[in-house]
Amino acid sequence: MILDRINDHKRKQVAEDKKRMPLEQLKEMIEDTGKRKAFSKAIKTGGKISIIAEVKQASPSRGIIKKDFDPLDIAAAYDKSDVQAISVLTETDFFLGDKVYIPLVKENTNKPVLRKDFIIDEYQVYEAKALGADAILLIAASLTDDELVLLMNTAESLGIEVLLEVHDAEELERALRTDAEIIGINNRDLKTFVTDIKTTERLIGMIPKDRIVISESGIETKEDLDYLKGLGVDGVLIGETFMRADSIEEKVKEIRGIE
Ligand SMILES: O=C(O)c1ccccc1NCC(=O)[C@H](O)[C@H](O)COP(=O)(O)O
Repeated sequence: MILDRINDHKRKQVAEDKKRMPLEQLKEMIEDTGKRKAFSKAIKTGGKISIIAEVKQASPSRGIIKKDFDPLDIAAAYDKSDVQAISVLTETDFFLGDKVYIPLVKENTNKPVLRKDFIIDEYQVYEAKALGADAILLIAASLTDDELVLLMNTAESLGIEVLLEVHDAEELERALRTDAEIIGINNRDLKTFVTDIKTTERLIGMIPKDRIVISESGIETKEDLDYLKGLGVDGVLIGETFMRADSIEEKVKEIRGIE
């Protein structure tokens, strides 16, 4: 499966990164901004559905999505739009992301930033903090229960929030045994790459109301947003739809149903 390939590659990369910059040295680069919970505060609107808008150049399922990719322009467009947070892909080889996009994006917006990567090692959580991320993605399918707890505790100790992603009922049960406040239901089948937003409908009933629910992947239209809001999701994570738009600002308005 693609996730195994990406994670194997990631393990090698992290081993190289640790040689280049040992954890102790990385820790010295971390500044405590004192800022806590910026991500969950931003996406818990108490009313309208929130949007986490993604900076995504390419993907394993689509190849290059955006040819004239400029993370600064994208961040500026998201900053002006009615989106509540920004997800930045930092995975280099399958998504053409880059770690430096996080500080670049943060220079162009005060909106909270999620580090979207394949996090399998504590080192990457410290790295996310050093880069200035407000939150990280953890993928239940990539981690054992013990690993999940370890990475969540590390994130909490650094004041970073976690979006814990699941794809099916079994992963969701595992996620609900943790105290993850933000649960992401990914609508993409990682074996076939097919997205089906009904995945959110199938799983959301299992999630207690005190958790924040984000529906991820394959969201394209105002109708999709209305349908997901009707299911009770708090927010959506959208990448490709914005990356393919001629104007991100207009696309956000269209999806929001604003004339
Ligand atoms: O996007 C992919 O092809 C992909 C393949 C394998 C693992 C993860 C993948 N995507 C990561 C994401 O979850 C999406 O970037 C995110 O949910 C936004 O999805 P979309 O709006 O469909 O770009």
